[in-house]
Amino acid sequence: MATSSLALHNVSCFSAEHVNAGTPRIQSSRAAGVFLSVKSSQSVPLNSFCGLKSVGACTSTNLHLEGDSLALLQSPPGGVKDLERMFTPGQARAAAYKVAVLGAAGGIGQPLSLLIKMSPLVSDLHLYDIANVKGVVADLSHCNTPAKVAAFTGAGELAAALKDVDVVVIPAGVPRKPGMTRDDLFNINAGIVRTLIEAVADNCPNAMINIISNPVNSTVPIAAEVLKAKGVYDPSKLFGVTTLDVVRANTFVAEKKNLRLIDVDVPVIGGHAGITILPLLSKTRPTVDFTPEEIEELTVRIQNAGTEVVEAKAGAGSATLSMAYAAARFAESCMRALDGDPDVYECAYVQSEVTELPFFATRVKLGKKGLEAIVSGDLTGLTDYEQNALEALKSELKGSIEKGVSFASNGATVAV
Ligand SMILES: NC(=O)C1=CN([C@@H]2O[C@H](COP(=O)(O)OP(=O)(O)OC[C@H]3O[C@@H](n4cnc5c(N)ncnc54)[C@H](O)[C@@H]3O)[C@@H](O)[C@H]2O)C=CC1
Ligand SMILES: O=C([O-])CC(=O)C(=O)O
Repeated sequence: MATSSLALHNVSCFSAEHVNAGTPRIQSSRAAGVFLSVKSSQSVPLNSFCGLKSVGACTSTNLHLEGDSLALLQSPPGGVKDLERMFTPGQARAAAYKVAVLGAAGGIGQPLSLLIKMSPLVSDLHLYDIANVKGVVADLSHCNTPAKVAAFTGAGELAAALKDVDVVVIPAGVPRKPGMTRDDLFNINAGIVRTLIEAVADNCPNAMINIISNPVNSTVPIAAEVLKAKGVYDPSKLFGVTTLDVVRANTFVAEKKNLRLIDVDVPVIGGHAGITILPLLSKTRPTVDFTPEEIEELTVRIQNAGTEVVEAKAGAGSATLSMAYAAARFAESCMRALDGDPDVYECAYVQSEVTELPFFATRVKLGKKGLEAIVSGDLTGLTDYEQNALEALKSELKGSIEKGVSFASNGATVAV
């Protein structure tokens, strides 16, 4: 062991990626979790790498980063140098934030909870589901990472699960089967989200809310209406999680153009279903030239990537592992923003005025109070292809938003 490479000791670090996006220069958020290869031949003190360590446990001189080992992440433009800078002493954060996962025993909920448990920013992790959550907690609680995990089962324990939580992540609800659209999930998931958001409003009205449950294009407007009715709506705290679209766009573009995965950043705007998912390939960083055929092929693949997984799983559900990865990244970005990191940017589906639609996904800047700014510049200078696609998505997205708003206004309730 003393002479071998200590690959995959994890050092969870979630930091900013610098992205030149015209003027002003902006930065987009990096992904969740850094997996470092550490060569013991470089005199790494072994006790620095026993289990999860916050960033302060490492120094720039005792790390050797191997590019391939960072494949889970996007990288800062300075590559290894910037990564080393991130691991300098003094940047350690105390575990401070309470996170609740609602739907924690599900296909997304379980791996998502594991990834959140790995974050050094989390002090308490509350896992809520209508069933089977005790086993998940018993299992997860054996991991020697700082976050304390607790189980909450059924409606009677929902309030306790949410009390004073800082970030609520909601993957509760049914997933698609082949042949279904996300909108086909509306009848079941709309009621689930409404009931859960009512409890959020009552117990942690200041929390940052990350909604994963589909159809996101409708469940986020539902959540907004519920929060309004409770008198606690803060648009800067409500997010539809579209991070998976960005993760996929980055992956597919890197593969197609033979780029290092960790270098690629593609903003994805609009919503989270079919043609409402609009990758802005012209704004890919680093700058890349695409043929019209490549643009068409990549755009369609990114839009249909969820269906690709649904069909491959052949009735066993939809994307879970990649979604857990994407949601952990977004949740971590929320916590970094709460923690005062001034450079946290993510794409998310939020209340917005960048188009005539009341909700729209764009890059947003996250800060201590939630959404601090919308990066509206992404909508300027679009190619004709992107502009046409933007106009084409609006009527579908408008319909999904109105469907959510009208559901939330009609007053019916669903038991949890
Ligand atoms: N936003 C996105 O990019 C993505 C969204 N999704 C959506 O995430 C949702 C969950 O997907 P999976 O985890 O694969 O489904 P799953 O069926 O494996 O897990 C859902 C979990 O929610 C729980 N649940 C159901 N009703 C609940 C309630 N009232 N309160 C608390 N928990 C409840 C279930 O017991 C189950 O454990 C689906 O709606 C799916 O379409 C999936 C992938 C990507
Ligand atoms: O496709 C689905 O049903 C799940 C989802 O939202 C995705 O994978 O993007």
